[in-house]
Amino acid sequence: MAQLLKVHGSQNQFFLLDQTTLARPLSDPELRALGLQLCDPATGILGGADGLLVVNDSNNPAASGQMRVINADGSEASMCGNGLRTVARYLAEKTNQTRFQVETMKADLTVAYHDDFFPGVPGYAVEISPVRFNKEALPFDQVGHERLLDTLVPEFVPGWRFSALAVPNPHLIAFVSDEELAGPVLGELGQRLNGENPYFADGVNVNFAHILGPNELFVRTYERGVGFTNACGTGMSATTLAFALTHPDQAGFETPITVYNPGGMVKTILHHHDARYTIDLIGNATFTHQIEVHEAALHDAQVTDADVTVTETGEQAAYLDFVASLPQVSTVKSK
Ligand SMILES: N[C@H](CCC[C@H](N)C(=O)O)C(=O)O
Repeated sequence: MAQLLKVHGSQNQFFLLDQTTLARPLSDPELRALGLQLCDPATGILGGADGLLVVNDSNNPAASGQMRVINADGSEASMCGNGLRTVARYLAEKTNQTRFQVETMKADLTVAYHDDFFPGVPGYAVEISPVRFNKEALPFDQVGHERLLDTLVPEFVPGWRFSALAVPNPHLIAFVSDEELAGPVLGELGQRLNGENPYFADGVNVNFAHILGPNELFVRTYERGVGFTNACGTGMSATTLAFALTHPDQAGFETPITVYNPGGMVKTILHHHDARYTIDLIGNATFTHQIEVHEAALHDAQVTDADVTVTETGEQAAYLDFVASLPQVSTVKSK
């Protein structure tokens, strides 16, 4: 039998598969097919998920493991901030380490155990980098700018300003009112820029942020390859950097920035050293279910209720107590 975990960061939910426990790792087409089947609420177990996190041995001796990210639509992403916190916890407990590196598509990233975010809610901190702004990194085109930083882009929404950052996955960010945050524009723009469009050839994660006060935001995200999620770790991270760069009177570096989201809350700390930006993303790493499954069902992308033995960890109750402890800061509700 093989094991899967159901996990979340800010209720951005994933299945986690440690391929080092398999007799034979899945091929890339099998991983994509499994991601599609498992994540779809219509075909997956436990209501599906936003993505599949795949843990492998690392190719780099400096890293304790490798994380790959398969979106719900089967596409592979270069990074996942909420997911990396759960992979960090998984590898920390597996290798008995509190600070180490995880190999991701574009970089080995430092991850570290963090005090509980709330009683019964394990906390982890992960490095989000590399950060790039140029249009080649995202890539976006047809809007006549080399980079977008609080830039008017009528092609997206007339009269609105946008910022674009790759961390390294691509994010488009707008600072909006609470009404606009809860309104239809985010979904419309997210669908438009992730379908056939002349602007973002590879799609883009779209983040709307409402400024609550100094170093305090509410962020809602329409994710590339998924749609609306309760939270997007790289999106919240990119948004806090755009916040500090475009509203320097309200947000700064080397100080915690609190980011509320429909699934809960995380904190980020921005760094700028040697002309490089890095972002620490700090938040929960919750494991909700342990799943025993026949390895063949993974290879066949046929994981059904009949094939699995599911054990609840009991951690979700503590996480919901954490959410209940948060101030009600927006009209946007979790999905
Ligand atoms: N949908 C993203 C990948 C998942 C990122 C998100 N779940 C996070 O926590 O960063 C993309 O295609 O770039």
